[in-house]
Amino acid sequence: MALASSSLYEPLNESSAAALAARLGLFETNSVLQCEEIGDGNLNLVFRITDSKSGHSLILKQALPYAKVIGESWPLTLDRARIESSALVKQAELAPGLVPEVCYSDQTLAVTVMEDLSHLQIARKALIEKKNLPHLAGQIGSFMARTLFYTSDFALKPHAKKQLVLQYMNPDLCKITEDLVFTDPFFDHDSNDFEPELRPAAEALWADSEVKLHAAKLKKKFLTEADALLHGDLHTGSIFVSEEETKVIDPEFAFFGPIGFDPGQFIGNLLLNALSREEEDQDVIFEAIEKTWYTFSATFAASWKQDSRERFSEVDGYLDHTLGQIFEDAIGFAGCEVIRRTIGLAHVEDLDGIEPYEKRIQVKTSALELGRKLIKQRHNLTEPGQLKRFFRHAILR
Ligand SMILES: Nc1ncnc2c1ncn2[C@@H]1O[C@H](COP(=O)(O)OP(=O)(O)O)[C@@H](O)[C@H]1O
Ligand SMILES: CSC[C@H]1O[C@H](OP(=O)(O)O)[C@H](O)[C@@H]1O
Repeated sequence: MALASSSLYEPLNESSAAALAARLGLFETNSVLQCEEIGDGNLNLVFRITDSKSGHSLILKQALPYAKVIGESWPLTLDRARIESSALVKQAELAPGLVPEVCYSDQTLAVTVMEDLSHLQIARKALIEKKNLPHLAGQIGSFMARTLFYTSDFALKPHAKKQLVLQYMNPDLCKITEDLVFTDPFFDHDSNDFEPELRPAAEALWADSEVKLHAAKLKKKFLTEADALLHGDLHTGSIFVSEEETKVIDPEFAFFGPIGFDPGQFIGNLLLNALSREEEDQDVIFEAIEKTWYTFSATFAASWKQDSRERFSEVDGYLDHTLGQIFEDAIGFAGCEVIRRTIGLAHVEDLDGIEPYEKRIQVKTSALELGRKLIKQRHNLTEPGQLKRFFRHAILR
């Protein structure tokens, strides 16, 4: 991967992005380049650049000095582009084939150029369309186990681990999660966004001091537990899929945090999709959650047995305790994700796309119930096979 930091920052447009790609020699000399801005995320510009002669294409992603969805009133560090490109490279090393290949990055321009995955579909859309995704759960379980175990103290020497913790300090993006996932949805905060009919359910949540105490404890974990290099935003909109392939994108929120956070966000987004479905279509989602967890825990355990450098790792019960704690945390983080995607700033199409409106309100009300119960009762859930019953019971009104 080439790395440059010579030019001055300027936001690109379709023509300057194509010109940059040509100047960098990313395409053959005689290419005829076409460029389209395709970004549909909250934060960055994403350009697809295609050589109309050969059909070869690349993705050029550029961070803006602010959050795209809000505008210049929400300044945001360009350093997230460095975090994203280096996390993609690290994840490719640890979980080969499960992230797009990075072919160029420039810290000053806040640019990452990577493999075009347009032959795949964003997992959130595929799940909404009820596509068959036989490998998604296993591949994400394996991705999480490998990236999280091999960046933890179980695998790394202490100095190397702390060096990585420093490299992935990501305060601006962590602050977004601290606010939008762990704080604002639990209070009557300006950033929240929900339908007026949800106000009674939101007010019930804000008045629930038990759930707030649990949310405070989960937030504290996120703030302080530097277990491993997280993806940090592993929702189903950050994953490309087909029936055969899975590729994880968009790790700009990467930092050293609690291991349960990535599984929690992924499971939380699967639960959001389950909420959007009729009961008879939900089983496949609960099966995916089970498969995700069993692949994660089996891969994590195998890595532990083969590569742990921790003296205590052979002590009876330590691996089981570690996995049990990760699962409990994941369930709590999933609950926070379900709540924030229902009444917080950043919504998901799984819920917002539900028609008719009355049904949407009913499902979102259930989502708030589910989120609250996941957070409060996470200690009682010890394995994913319990989730289907828990889910059905939680949303019964
Ligand atoms: N490597 C890629 N190949 C094809 N499309 C991509 C790629 N990366 C991003 N995209 C497209 O751009 C969109 C936004 O990308 P994302 O990385 O999620 O941006 P943001 O950081 O703004 O959320 C994705 O939903 C996808 O449609
Ligand atoms: C104003 S940022 C809101 C939200 O957006 C991020 O997601 P993405 O970059 O995939 O669009 C992240 O989940 C943030 O919490």
